[in-house]
Amino acid sequence: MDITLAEVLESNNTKIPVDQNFKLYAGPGAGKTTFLVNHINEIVHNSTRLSKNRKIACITYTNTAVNTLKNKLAGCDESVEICTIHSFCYRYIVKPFIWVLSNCEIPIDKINGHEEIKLRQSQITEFKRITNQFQFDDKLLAKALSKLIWSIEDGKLILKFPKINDGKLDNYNIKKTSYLEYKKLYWSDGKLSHDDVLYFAYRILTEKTEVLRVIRAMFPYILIDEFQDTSPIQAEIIKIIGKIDTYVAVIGDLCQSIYSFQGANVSLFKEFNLNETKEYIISGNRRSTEQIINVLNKMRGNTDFQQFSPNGTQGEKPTILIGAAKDVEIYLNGLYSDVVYLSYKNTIETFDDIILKDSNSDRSWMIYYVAQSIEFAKNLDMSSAMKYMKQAYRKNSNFDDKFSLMNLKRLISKYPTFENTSITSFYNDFLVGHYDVKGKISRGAIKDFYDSMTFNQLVTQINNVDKNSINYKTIHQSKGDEFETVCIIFSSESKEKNLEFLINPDMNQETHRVYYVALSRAMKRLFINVDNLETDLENKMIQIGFEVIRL
Ligand SMILES: Nc1ncnc2c1ncn2[C@@H]1O[C@H](COP(=O)(O)OP(=O)(O)OP(=O)(O)O)[C@@H](O)[C@H]1O
Repeated sequence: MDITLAEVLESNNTKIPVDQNFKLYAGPGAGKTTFLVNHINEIVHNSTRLSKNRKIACITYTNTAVNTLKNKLAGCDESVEICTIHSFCYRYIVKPFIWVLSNCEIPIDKINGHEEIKLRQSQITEFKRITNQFQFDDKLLAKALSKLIWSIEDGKLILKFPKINDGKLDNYNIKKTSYLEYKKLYWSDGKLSHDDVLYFAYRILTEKTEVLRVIRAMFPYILIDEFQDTSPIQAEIIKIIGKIDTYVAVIGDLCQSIYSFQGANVSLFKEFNLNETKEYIISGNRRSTEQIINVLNKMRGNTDFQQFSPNGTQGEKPTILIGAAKDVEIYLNGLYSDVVYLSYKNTIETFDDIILKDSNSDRSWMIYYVAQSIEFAKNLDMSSAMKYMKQAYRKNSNFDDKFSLMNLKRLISKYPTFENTSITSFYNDFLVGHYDVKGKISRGAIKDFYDSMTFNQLVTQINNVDKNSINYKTIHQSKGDEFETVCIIFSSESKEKNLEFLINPDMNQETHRVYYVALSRAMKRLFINVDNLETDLENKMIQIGFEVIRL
């Protein structure tokens, strides 16, 4: 479809008809949340298609976004189901209907939710044995297999690696024929990954069209936010449902598609088209100052539309800070409270690296699951918190629900004491000595490693949890969020330190889109820290609208 034919909405408060399929292009800070809340209210008050059992499904990308919307829609929560695509598919398609599949590879009675899958050592050994692939290192193999995703090619469901090299270890490719064996290994325990939920949902909807009719009857409206990061299988599920009876709305921004490593494909948003899909644009940016929007527009170029500040909000010039990271931190923290530092990759090690480093994998898993449990409890998701606490102590056969709850209570009450201490202290002082956990971390490279990481830093490595109150985030973690003062930082080996994404922006490159997302998180002040910058680049930055300060 031709975007020049899209209708530009005057503001995010503009009302549009409720009974139609539509696609909304909305840039950063467009106020999609307000738009969604208004539109849902419009449907609730004007539609004749809702009833006690016929609701609006509002699908968002993260649990944080789900909670934000739930709070804002508190008055009409009986008419709306707000969830992520995975929980929507699990709750309404997989859990109630998986039994209809004639060939289902998973013991139905054992299924209990969906989670991030981590293979046990015995399962890795078993995988190598049954697939005859003894050449691989156990932990590297487990890490690689966890990247497998479900996709659809020529109408067929297939397992694949998002990047070809993801399945290559020491010059050997993991055998394609073994991909499904990996799934079957943990499926046999009744476990489902988030991605498997989509696989089973797609199968149910395509193999049993009766279910499709039920879902359409239950949800006459489906609204999906952040659709630029949808994957082929997600898009197919939505398209199948939206073919008739259900009105589908997809909302997104071509320039903020940043999840190709999870199988997202921006062209699915660009090309999404159901029956008579009406297109709209919101071009206002209510988050950032005009000075920041100018930089964003320079990057956006002629991708689709340019943004403007509806209130003409003025602020300081965005600034390039040239100097060592430590000096920049001292400088900024001296001027502003709550500066948020954003980087492409974690400036600290990822959890997978932790697992690879600690030869005592029971210990590293325990730390991981306990941290995850605590974070879920902090976000008041007690059922996930309990589930992960039990995972953490799965080697202790006496550790039941009661112990999970007691341990959670104990750790939450001590939270302020350990959130900023090292993992070593957290493990030695808060886990050892309780529920049969023995053996302090006392020496060696692993001690140095755990000494160098705080509990909060570890939490930033864990997917699925909200990362409030942490000042260092990856750009991916910051998606959908906003901060008064943002400083973008680069790791020492980053290829982007030459600021190519500003000098020659190309929104067809995902790296450039990731930096676009980073810049667009800033409300009032935007800084970029580089350790060095040649004079000609400095001049270019000034032309783009930056101030340059050498520290
Ligand atoms: N009509 C409005 N008037 C004033 N401020 C608004 C209005 N609508 C939204 N805002 C504010 O604009 C900011 C951006 O809104 P929101 O976070 O919903 O943007 P978004 O479209 O989700 O952006 P992104 O895609 O970058 O996450 C928020 O601070 C919000 O409170």
